[in-house]
Amino acid sequence: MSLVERQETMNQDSAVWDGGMGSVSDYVALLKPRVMSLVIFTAFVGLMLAPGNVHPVLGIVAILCIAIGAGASGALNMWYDADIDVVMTRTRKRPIPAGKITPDEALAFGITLSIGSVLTLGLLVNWFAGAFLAFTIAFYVIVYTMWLKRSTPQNIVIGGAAGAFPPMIGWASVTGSVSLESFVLFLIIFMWTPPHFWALALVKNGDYTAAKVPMLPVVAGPTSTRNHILIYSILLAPVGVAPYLLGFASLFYGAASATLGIIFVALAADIWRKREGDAAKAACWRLFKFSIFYLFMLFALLLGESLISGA
Ligand code: HEM
Ligand SMILES: CC(C)=CCC/C(C)=C/CC/C(C)=C/COP(=O)(O)OP(=O)(O)O
Repeated sequence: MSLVERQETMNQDSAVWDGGMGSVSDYVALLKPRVMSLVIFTAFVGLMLAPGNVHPVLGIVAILCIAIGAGASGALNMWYDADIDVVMTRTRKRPIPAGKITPDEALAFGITLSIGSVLTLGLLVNWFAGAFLAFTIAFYVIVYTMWLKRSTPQNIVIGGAAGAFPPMIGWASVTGSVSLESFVLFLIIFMWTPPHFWALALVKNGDYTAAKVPMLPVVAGPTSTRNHILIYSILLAPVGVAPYLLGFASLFYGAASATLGIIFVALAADIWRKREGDAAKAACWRLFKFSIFYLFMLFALLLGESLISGA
């Protein structure tokens, strides 16, 4: 089906649309605010860690642009995924499947905010950061959402790069370039994304099967997914310590990130061991929730150290 045909079908499918304009809270929901809050925080840490000084106003502009660009990509993701979001219990209350906002409105909103955030970042901060933001939005919307998500169980491994770029964009907003340090920040999120997501996908397996999305638990089964979660967690733990190993974080960060990494692996091993019933589900939820705490803590520690050393 061509994109135009798809769009027409989606508009007809929105027969449940209540006829009014979506409310402000519906538009805010289109930006996936809770997920994006951590994305924005990692971008902020990238900006704060970068060497050199950016004028505080430009720093705020950069973070706002990254936040709006990230939200816009969420809106475009919801526009494209409306047909599967309506099938999945976790997502069916989103503004498009719930009939609060039409696909056309979401598309226009997402495109407008994407263009606005990229141009503002490019014009006011620097064009390298602006182009990086445009690339990241395109990666999430076109490469992950439109292409990989529905075609391969490795969707989130490759597509996860989109969620890992924001600290590099924050860094680039200050320096106009990339560096080993900013690449390490990318690598932490890149290695973190698969266990973060597969822990949830193991529990929500039925949703993805119903929506015919080839997530790893659907295609390869729960045993293979548990193995994958454990392997990625074991790889993630040393990557989390890399800022210390490479000399841009203190021994305190090294010890804290190693401890958090060991807990991460222990929780992944717990998923690997507990395979049946409520205990298996509880183990998945524990790792999913801890994954968010883990990433937040690593970046918060890095931020704290940069503030102390800059004071
Ligand atoms: C391809 C990569 C990723 C996938 C497939 C993924 C998937 C998910 C899913 C399905 C949820 C469930 C809850 C919801 O829909 O709100 C979720 C929650 C969450 N994700 Fe991810 N995620 C990815 C990357 C990231 C990244 C890069 C971050 C931040 C750096 C992140 C942060 C969060 C947070 C904070 C939540 C909890 C939201 C809440 O409080 O409900 N995720 N993720
Ligand atoms: C600056 C910029 C553009 C940042 C983008 C950040 C980004 C790509 C975050 C990915 C986060 C995420 C929730 C993916 C969800 O996958 P999904 O869409 O398959 O989840 P769903 O089933 O909940 O819709």
